Amino acid sequence: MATRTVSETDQSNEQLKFETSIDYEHNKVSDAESYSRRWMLIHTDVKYKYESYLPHYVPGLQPSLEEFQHEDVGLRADLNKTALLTAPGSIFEEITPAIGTEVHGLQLSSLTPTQKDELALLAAERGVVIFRGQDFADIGPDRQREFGRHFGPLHVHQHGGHVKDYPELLPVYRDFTAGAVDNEIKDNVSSIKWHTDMSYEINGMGTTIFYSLSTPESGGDTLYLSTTAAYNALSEDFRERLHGLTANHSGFAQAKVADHKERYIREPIETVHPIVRTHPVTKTNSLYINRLYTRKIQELKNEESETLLNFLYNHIEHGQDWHIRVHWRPGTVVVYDNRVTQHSALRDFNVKEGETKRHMLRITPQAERPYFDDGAARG
Ligand SMILES: O=C(O)CCC(=O)C(=O)O
Ligand SMILES: [Fe+2]
Repeated sequence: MATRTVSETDQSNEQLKFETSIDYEHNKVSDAESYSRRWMLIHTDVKYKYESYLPHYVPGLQPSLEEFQHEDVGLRADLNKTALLTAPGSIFEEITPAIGTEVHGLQLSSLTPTQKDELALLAAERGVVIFRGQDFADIGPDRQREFGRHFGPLHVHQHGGHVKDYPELLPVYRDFTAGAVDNEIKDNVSSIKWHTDMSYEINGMGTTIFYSLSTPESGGDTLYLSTTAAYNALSEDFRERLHGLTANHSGFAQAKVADHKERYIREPIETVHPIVRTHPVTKTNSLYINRLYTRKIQELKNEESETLLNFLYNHIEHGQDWHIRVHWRPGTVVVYDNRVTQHSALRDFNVKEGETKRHMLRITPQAERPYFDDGAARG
């Protein structure tokens, strides 16, 4: 719907009007089409409600991230998660046994610190928790950032745009100008890019918040999978063989895609992590390699590493038993634990000039440096 994401009342955004009419001029359309587009511009080109959340870029380099000790807030949670699960009016529904819980009747913005601790535990256990009907998108960037900070120090992307004055708030944005198919996927048969966020960093990413500001009429879902369930599906002998192996994860290819040096805020890095990692709260193991950032198993020769990694990628990505798909609606917020999941955007939506925006926001608390606990594996 053309008017779903714009405020009808605020006509003050001259800048946006100017930019849109420049695009229109460049497109050299027929008179009839031009008339209908002009009509559309008049009726839709008012200030976009979430304009202040559009990507903002700051030039210049910042120092590298330093490793830090992380104590997960999920460790403080009551194992029964009573405060969260018995909150008045709330409904929690499992999507599949392996992954995903959908929640209705509860506002994230009103959770107590105890309930947030329990949410961290729930996300660790279920991988993905989907909250519907949230006011979260409208509580303002200060409260959004504060919410994220409960779970850990917030990550700032190595080169991604951010909300102006809020480097910890990462917009994921596509419209007619930005394009539905970007450089990253233009030569691929599909838009699928399974990954764990920024697995090349030293400390891993933890209880992550991802929410919609503006959604396409159809498509633009996000796929999620459980790397814990994928690990558990392997035979015991095979799992044992993986224990203790490590692989390097690289941020260089991602940095290249951005190809605008002035956007960089940090130099890309490469880090070695265990390929099976233990979750500090649940003590469960999960596979920690992903096609986007993992490069080579350090203890193996090239061909051996390639064969094993390809087997594991295919196993993780094709086992529908541990996959779900989240359809975004206005008011949807997903809380997912990056330690036990992978996800992929779907860029399948049609982008109509002046109409479609897919505008998401991510807040990414960092967690512990990934580790493997052999004791936990045997237990
Ligand atoms: O747009 C999406 O659905 C996911 C984007 C994503 O993977 C990310 O922001 O890390
Ligand atoms: Fe991601």
